[in-house]
Amino acid sequence: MKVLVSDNLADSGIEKLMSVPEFEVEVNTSLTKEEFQQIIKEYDALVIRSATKVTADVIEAADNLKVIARAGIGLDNVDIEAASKRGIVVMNTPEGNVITTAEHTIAMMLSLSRNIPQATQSLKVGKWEKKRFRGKEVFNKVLGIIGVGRIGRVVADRAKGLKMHVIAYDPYISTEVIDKMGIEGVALDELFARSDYITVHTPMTQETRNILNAEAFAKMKKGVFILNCARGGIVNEDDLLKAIESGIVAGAAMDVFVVEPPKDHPLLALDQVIATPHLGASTDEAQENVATAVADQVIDYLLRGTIRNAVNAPNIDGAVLARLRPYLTLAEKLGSLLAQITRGAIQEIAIEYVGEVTKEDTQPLTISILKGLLTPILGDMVNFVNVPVMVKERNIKVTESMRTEAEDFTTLINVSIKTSEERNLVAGTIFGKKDPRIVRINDFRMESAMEGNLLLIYNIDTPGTIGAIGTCLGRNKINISMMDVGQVLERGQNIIFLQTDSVVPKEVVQELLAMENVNVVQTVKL
Ligand SMILES: NC(=O)c1ccc[n+]([C@@H]2O[C@H](COP(=O)([O-])OP(=O)(O)OC[C@H]3O[C@@H](n4cnc5c(N)ncnc54)[C@H](O)[C@@H]3O)[C@@H](O)[C@H]2O)c1
Ligand SMILES: O=C(O)[C@H](O)COP(=O)(O)O
Repeated sequence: MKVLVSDNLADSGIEKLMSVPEFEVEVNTSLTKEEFQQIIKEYDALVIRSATKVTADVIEAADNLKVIARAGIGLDNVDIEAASKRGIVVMNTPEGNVITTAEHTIAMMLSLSRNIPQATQSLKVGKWEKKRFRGKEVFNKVLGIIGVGRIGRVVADRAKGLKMHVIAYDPYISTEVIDKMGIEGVALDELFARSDYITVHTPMTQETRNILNAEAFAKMKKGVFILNCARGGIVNEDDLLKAIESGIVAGAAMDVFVVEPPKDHPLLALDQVIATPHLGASTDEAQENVATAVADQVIDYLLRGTIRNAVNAPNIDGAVLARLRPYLTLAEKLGSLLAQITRGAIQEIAIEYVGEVTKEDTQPLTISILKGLLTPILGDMVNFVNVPVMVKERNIKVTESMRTEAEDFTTLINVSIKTSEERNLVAGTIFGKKDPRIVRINDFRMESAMEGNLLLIYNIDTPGTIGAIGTCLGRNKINISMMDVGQVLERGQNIIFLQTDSVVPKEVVQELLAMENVNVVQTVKL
């Protein structure tokens, strides 16, 4: 398998990747866009940081790519939707640089308060400007944090150590969780009004782009300090410039920019602005952490199928995967069976997990059901990663429910479907430790294996019909390897569930259909 490392990755990560005999590792951090697009088709894995732009064009050309792995957090340089559509797992290493980035934020805050970069510069050109660089204490000041996820909460913790009063705005974190951090959760406008320092630690989203803009600056205390060690554009750069020039903002510390590197940005010409070239994650410790983590994740995925920290697929670890395997197989087969016996455009899928299976993480099982369902329709292009996108694109409503109390079987998965033409329900279980069985198709009960070429014949329950079906198949040289009969007694209906050694051709299906008492014949391949 070929692995391309296209950004600077710490040696420990590269060595780890190179130590895998199955891997051929190429490190090339100076590829042009054209070169990148040309060579990417050869690779199974791509390891990046923030410099490589993995656009839709690149992904389109990446015929063999299975995983894009980011040594670090931000994935705004990757077109995740395009990757998902091609079934490429996109993963990051969300923990490795959290402390480092939080420390950088604190370093920036103190540097800003005490004019350290400007004073250093002045001293180096032979000046001694004590009066010019008088600063401010952070002690007892209010720090407003926007976004208290992994980094924001470490910043909060360190700021409390500096005896600052920390307030935070994060609409996606409950008040109880914010309370537990020992900080005060507030509304955004209140944060603007009360803070002496405001720092942003959110991802870049539609909602957070320009969250600090002219309107926001107008609500702030005069003399506030602004910090951005998250993503360029969360703070509107032009509006920040005006807010500094008008005196609302006393100073700003910027680690990230809308365009990196920023070209002649007027902000950088201001004395009140200090800046670093996207150094938030750049410490020996963080780079070791993310490089070894990314190498481990790529190895685990390519060699063992274990998915960790993927943003477009559920996390499954090797041991859990092994335990879930029989359920995953059952789930996929149930989806596939349902797709093959149902006509019309799929509108709704309802999945019910009953008994033992509810102790497991059922999200991968739901994805397996959906994959099984869409594969007969869309073919091999459907996989574990892109199936949620495909389901969404087709506007299929998926609902899940659980019942812990088992009935006839210790585990049962019920899947029902509603299409433009009909409704169907199938249910399956596991026999022994790993044998998937179909136990119900609509009102018919059975206990049949789910494998190979299956023939489902719905007939009126009359003596001789089963014999006649056997004779017809025998005459056409089709061997029956398994047979099960499900009955709805009160309606005198049967379902004959046959497993055959070979595919039953259309002409034979027609022959069976022409038989008296046979109503429906369906062929299924599982
Ligand atoms: N400068 C660097 O080198 C560097 C290094 C690492 C991470 N980062 C960036 O730092 C940012 C934070 O990373 P993280 O790991 O803490 O992310 P995280 O996902 O752990 O936390 C982000 C938090 O932002 C909150 N949030 C989302 N939308 C919000 C909104 N509209 N208003 C308020 N809060 C909102 C979320 O609820 C979450 O708690 C990301 O943008 C990441 O890319 C930068
Ligand atoms: O998102 C991140 O992890 C940081 O922005 C670090 O980016 P880098 O790996 O390019 O330093």
